[in-house]
Amino acid sequence: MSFERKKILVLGAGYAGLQMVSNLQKKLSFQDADITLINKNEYHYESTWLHETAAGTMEWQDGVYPINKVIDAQKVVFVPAEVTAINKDEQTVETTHGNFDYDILVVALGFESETFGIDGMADHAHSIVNPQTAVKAYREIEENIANYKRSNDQKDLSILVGGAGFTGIEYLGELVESVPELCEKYGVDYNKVNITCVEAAPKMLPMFPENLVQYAMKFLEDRGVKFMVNTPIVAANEDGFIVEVNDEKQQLEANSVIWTAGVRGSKLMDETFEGVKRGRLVVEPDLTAKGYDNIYVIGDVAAVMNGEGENARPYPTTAQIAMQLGEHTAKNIELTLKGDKKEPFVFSDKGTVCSLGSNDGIGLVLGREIKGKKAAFMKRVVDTRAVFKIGGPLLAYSKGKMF
Ligand SMILES: Cc1cc2nc3c(=O)[nH]c(=O)nc-3n(C[C@H](O)[C@H](O)[C@H](O)COP(=O)(O)OP(=O)(O)OC[C@H]3O[C@@H](n4cnc5c(N)ncnc54)[C@H](O)[C@@H]3O)c2cc1C
Repeated sequence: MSFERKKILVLGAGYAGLQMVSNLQKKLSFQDADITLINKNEYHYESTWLHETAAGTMEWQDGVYPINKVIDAQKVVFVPAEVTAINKDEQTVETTHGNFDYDILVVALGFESETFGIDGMADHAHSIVNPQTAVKAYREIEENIANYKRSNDQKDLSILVGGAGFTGIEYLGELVESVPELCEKYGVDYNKVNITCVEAAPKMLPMFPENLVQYAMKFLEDRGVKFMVNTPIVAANEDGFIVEVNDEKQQLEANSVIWTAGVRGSKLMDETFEGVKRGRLVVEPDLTAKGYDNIYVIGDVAAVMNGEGENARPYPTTAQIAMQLGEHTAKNIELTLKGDKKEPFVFSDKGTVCSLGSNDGIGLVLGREIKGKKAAFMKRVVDTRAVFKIGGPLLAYSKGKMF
């Protein structure tokens, strides 16, 4: 390939950004482009495994790997830094490690916690959005259970989980595995523990058919989880959640409080683009920002529309689509550099698997329903595949969940 050497700047090394770089470095030679990747940490973390760290069933180090391990240093410069501003008209990016200019920009800055303005939630509940927050959430649970012998305070044995969405259910699945072990470690009777999940919507896990939802609920209820559905949380405070039941406010008490019910795209999106909703920008079919055909926006900061006109709805933001967006962007950048036309993105939905701890789960895979051990096995395949697709067989062997 021979063309003018362009500066390609990639922001964020999550599933979208790192998949994009991993593919692009295979397509281009050193002479073709000057690729720079900027990410807050020196490591990539598997966001889809964070609930395990937050429940104590996985050490945070097991869910991360150094970014340098997957990039080709001959072709890509990696800069560990925090992006602080994107100046799209000047074609520059400001970071804690200096400013960078670009010809082509890929924004893949991922998700943050969203508390929907619920009073006190950001201050009084833990969120699960990166390895640090996940470790903090687990430490709180462990410290409270350890403290019970001294305090004899039921609040130390009460855990409140806000949200029965995908993350909430996967988290509860891990908790019912780890909390009995913690109880044993600190000499506490597990029957005294209250794990309560509060959900505003009448139905959990809307992406799954009712029989699979019932299976997941029964699995968790059999292990001591209490569900309060149709119950909006109106505030969080030092005692737990305030919820609304039959138009009356009620205080739910707990010393361990975790919020799993909302994420949004990076706040930098609101500062950079117009028309951004909850940190997500509606992108063009080729994944660029409207009016800026040299800026790609991918992963959880993108609203990729499914359908056309009034019926168009954004696809849910997931690791699965983030990786496909990364692959597609690498392809479109290669086409652009060759002087060819970019192609529109088409999502290929492989299905969804929701784990219930390490040995159970529910899933819809290629249109087929699965549950139990089969789903747990499929989840390990999906998790390992994600590592393999970005880092290849050696990384999948050392970090994946199949070996
Ligand atoms: C507990 C949990 C379980 C999940 N389970 C699933 C699942 O089973 N299946 C599924 O498909 N999806 C799942 N998801 C959703 C999935 O994790 C996200 O959709 C996915 O991580 C989005 O990928 P991304 O690359 O856009 O962003 P991210 O993974 O958030 O990566 C963004 C990267 O950018 C970096 N960054 C952010 N801001 C800055 C900045 N200012 N400067 C520099 N770097 C920055 C971050 O450190 C990070 O490395 C789950 C999410 C959670 C929280």
